Amino acid sequence: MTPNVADILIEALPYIRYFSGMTLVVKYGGNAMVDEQLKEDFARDITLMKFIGLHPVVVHGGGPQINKVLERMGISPRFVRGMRFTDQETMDVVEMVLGGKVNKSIVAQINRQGGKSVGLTGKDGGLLQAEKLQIMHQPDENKPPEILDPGLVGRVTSVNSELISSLSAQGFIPVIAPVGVGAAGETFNINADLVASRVAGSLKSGRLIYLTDVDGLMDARGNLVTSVDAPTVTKMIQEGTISGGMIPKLEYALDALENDVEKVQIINGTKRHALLLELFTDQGIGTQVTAQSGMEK
Ligand SMILES: Nc1ncnc2c1ncn2[C@@H]1O[C@H](COP(=O)(O)OP(=O)(O)O)[C@@H](O)[C@H]1O
Ligand SMILES: CC(=O)N[C@@H](CCC(=O)OP(=O)(O)O)C(=O)O
Repeated sequence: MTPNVADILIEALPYIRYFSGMTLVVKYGGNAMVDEQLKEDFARDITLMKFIGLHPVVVHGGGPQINKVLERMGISPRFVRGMRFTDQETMDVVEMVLGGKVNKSIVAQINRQGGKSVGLTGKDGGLLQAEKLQIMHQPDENKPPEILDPGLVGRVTSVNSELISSLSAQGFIPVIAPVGVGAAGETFNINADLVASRVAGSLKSGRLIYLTDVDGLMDARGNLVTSVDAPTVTKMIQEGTISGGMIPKLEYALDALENDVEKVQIINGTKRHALLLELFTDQGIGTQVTAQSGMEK
């Protein structure tokens, strides 16, 4: 029998009670911003979460959107172990696309739904202090690791969590673009999965949810892995079952758990209302990342 509307609302009640007052960091990947309908749904879900007493904080990406602009300018996007090779010209485009177009469009969508959203890059209020990232690469175990230089790519050294908390407490929904600022005022391009992990860690948030373009982590046979722990992640990376953008996502997910984030989930943001279904219904979706096996909901 199809549940009626009242049943659905009643099913949500224990979840709403549980999550009320909780800070949740939602990483909104560029691949999940596929069409206008999905973008509107996302903004609605986030606004609803805020109105029923949760404190969502959005960290967004925009990799595909940056690629589009670079290609229009005749620049071929280049990646070094999943990080965009960022020279000064690329950095200008990244800052324009992430801090401008993508950030402001999410803010506008949330505000249109009746939420109060504020867009920030890591430069606003010194939100994301960063330093240059050096990538260690060891393709051959018998040789010393090489250090790869991805250019103006940063790692987060500190997060101004007070700024985020005070905005949240005043009823705002912070929307953060992954652009950081260095000690000398320089601009760094930072992987959005990393920023989400560090923001969640600094807020000691109850949940970190990665919205991506697949149902979650898949095993070698292509089946969804509903729960994965640190040793299994390491094994799956070594075996090559986890590749590309999923590697940093899982590594940063594990970092977040080490920084006292209660729970990390990876879900498919290209499915309508994935966030609401995950949070407020009995049917959990996606992959839960845990530090050790046996840790469940
Ligand atoms: N084992 C795996 N399970 C699921 N996705 C994987 C796996 N290994 C690699 N991937 C790739 O990781 C991608 C998600 O990472 P990424 O493209 O960085 O997403 P986002 O832009 O949402 O951050 C998937 O689209 C998929 O192609
Ligand atoms: C250093 C680095 O790679 N930065 C990313 C920042 C955006 C991002 O992470 O976007 P998605 O989450 O949509 O992939 C980039 O330039 O693409």
